[in-house]
Amino acid sequence: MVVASVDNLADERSKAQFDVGAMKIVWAGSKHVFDVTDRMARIVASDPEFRKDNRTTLGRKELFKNTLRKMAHVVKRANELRLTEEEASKLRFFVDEPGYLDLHWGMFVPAIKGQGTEEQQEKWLPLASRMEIIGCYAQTELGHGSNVQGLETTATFDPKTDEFIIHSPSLTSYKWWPGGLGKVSTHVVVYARLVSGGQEHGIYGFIVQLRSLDDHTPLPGIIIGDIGTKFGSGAYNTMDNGFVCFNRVRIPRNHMLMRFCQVTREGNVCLSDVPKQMVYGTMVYVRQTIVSDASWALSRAVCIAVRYSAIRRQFGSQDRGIETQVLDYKTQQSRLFPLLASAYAFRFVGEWLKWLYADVTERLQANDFSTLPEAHACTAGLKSLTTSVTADAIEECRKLCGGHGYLCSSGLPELFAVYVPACTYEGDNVVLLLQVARFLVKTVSRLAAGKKPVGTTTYMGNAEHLMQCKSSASSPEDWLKPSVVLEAFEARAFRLAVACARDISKFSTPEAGFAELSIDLVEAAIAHCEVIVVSRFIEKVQQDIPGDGVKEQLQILCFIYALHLIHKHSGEFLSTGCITPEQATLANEQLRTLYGQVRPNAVSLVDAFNYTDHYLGSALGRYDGNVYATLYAQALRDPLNDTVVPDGYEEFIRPVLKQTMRLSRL
Ligand SMILES: CCCCCCCC/C=C\CCCCCCCCCCC/C=C/C(=O)SCCNC(=O)CCNC(=O)[C@H](O)C(C)(C)COP(=O)(O)OP(=O)(O)OC[C@H]1O[C@@H](n2cnc3c(N)ncnc32)[C@H](O)[C@@H]1OP(=O)(O)O
Ligand SMILES: Cc1cc2nc3c(=O)[nH]c(=O)nc-3n(C[C@H](O)[C@H](O)[C@H](O)COP(=O)(O)OP(=O)(O)OC[C@H]3O[C@@H](n4cnc5c(N)ncnc54)[C@H](O)[C@@H]3O)c2cc1C
Repeated sequence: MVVASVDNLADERSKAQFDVGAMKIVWAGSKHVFDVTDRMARIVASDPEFRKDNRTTLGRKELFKNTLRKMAHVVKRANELRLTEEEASKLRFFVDEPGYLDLHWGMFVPAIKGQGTEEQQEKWLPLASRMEIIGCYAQTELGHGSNVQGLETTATFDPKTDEFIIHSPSLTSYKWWPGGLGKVSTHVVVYARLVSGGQEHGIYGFIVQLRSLDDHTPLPGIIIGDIGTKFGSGAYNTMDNGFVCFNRVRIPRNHMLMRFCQVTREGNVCLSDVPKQMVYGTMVYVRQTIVSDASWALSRAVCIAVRYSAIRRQFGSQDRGIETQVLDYKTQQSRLFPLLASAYAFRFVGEWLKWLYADVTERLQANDFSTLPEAHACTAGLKSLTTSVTADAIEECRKLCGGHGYLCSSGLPELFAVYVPACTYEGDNVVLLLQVARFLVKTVSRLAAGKKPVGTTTYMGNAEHLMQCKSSASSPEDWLKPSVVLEAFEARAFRLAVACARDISKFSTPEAGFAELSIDLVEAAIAHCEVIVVSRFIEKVQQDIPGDGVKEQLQILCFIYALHLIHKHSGEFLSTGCITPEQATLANEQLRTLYGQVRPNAVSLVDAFNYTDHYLGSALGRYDGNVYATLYAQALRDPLNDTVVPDGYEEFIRPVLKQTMRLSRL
């Protein structure tokens, strides 16, 4: 059955004022990436092994086994099709459920590449890339996660046997959370306190074998398992996040990842002259990938909400005629279009961050560590900003879809449940923003000493102007001038950072000031991260962009992104004196105009994400708009509808009815 709603999307598509095909290439990053992504998405969508519409109805054991089957199928297909690394990771991505492959390829392998010596890489990487071993990354403990220097697990060197003894001295030192650890991994990179000659030497990574390669049983001294069911149905429960306790497990000395610190046969600890934070390198790498992924999750939710808002009609007709598409309501637009704009903003900042990460990596290889603090601040700050916004946005999209958004068949509840831990893993978002704040306060104090800021803090070099400037916006159109928008964002961020630095100096120690002012510091950090996102978006739309009308649409989205933030944080823009209340009103007026300009293009702007119906996994977001028939078909497939009279009728419904009948006769 195809209902009238289908016409709505065709109609919407006919209104587009830009070349959707060209926008698809911009979204993908290049024609090559588009082609690879499109091909891999279709392979997954057309393979029944990758079916995912039954996930929320499976019990934990079935669900987990189902994921094991899919992960094995990914490896099989990657080998059969002789996929490149780029193709294989896209294929795996579109399978769209957390699984041990992510930790193996995304953390175990990068940890060895980043922290292993050449010799260690030669030994371990071939085994890992042929998947003769499966690895994970165990840093977090039951009692310690954010504070890495507080980890309790010890790795004590025993010069008699030339081994390290890996030990969990307490319940709180059990490794707890690592993905892939609970049931699958054969090996792990464990982070532990290095102890040699009775002295502690800091936290380092050690490769430990967990399970037999013959029968998968845990090796002696290892107590291991899954940490239990997590939030939401389906969602992250496809992953075996695990615990492990090490009872004096012995590993050869050369299983310590020794790129930055070597322990000799005699137990001498030799530090190389690189910053000790290099041992945190895997986290920096993964944070950077998480920023890119944020735009995928956000755009997916927005795609569902935009398409459904074009289908859904409510009110607007007194005589039972055709009702108004909810997408036409300004309130719907004001909640939805900033999220659409944010998806594009995060896509571009994610691409830029990839570039920054590649640049830093090249410098580190040449022993230039000068850009490391900035790379840390950018990856930490943008990871925090983009994941927090995305998690909130998915929930907002659910509400934007009204009651049907709450159904699992909308795809939104599971998307939220699977995405929201991104605000916690790879660093709690508040903890990471405090790292950014620390970097900003340091940058501000160095200004006073005449040090020129570089990279993303270059704007702070314009200190005098940023402290005094008043916005020149005197009409709504002025808020379409990149220089006006950027100046407001930079002035707000700089003034907040300077106020923090000034106020901290009033305390007896910087640490006391930092602790007391941490709320303000987090706000200053967010403001700085928003400068990065806004300026990268502006830079992007100032480039040559091929395709009819594509650049114009991106400009509209860029200003929506910036102006909705001015509205959201108007308190800060006003209290720091960067803009006046009248200018805030003008910005809002411009924002309303921009919503009107996006409206006819909204469906095509989400079509440009090029998502298959399989990947979207949503009755509400289907490409053909056949929402109601799909909702009905999926309802009929629910296990509860397997029988007309439910299980439990005889035991629990009939006796209640009989009891009621007896009572009514009295
Ligand atoms: C045939 C094959 C086919 C197969 C095909 C498959 C293909 C591919 C499949 C998959 C692809 C891959 C997908 C990847 C996706 C990955 C999945 C992700 C899933 C999520 C898993 C989650 C994992 C985790 O969560 S791991 C644990 C993460 N833990 C944390 O993040 C802890 C957070 N805490 C910290 O980072 C630190 O403790 C801290 C930063 C908060 C504080 O550290 P501390 O040492 O105490 O430092 P502090 O005193 O504050 O600062 C000292 C100075 O150090 C600077 N600094 C801190 N951190 C860093 C850093 N990282 N880098 C550089 N510098 C740093 C800090 O700024 C200070 O500097 P200053 O100058 O002294 O001020
Ligand atoms: C789905 C998932 C997968 C994971 N996978 C892995 C993995 O593969 N490997 C691994 O090692 N770990 C993994 N983790 C663990 C994860 O990295 C940690 O949970 C994360 O780093 C947060 O640490 P925590 O749990 O100790 O939080 P806590 O630090 O205990 O946070 C609790 C609260 O305290 C606040 N807080 C903490 N410190 C400060 C501070 N200094 N100032 C202000 N507020 C503070 C936080 O903001 C938060 O609100 C995973 C976690 C999840 C949820």
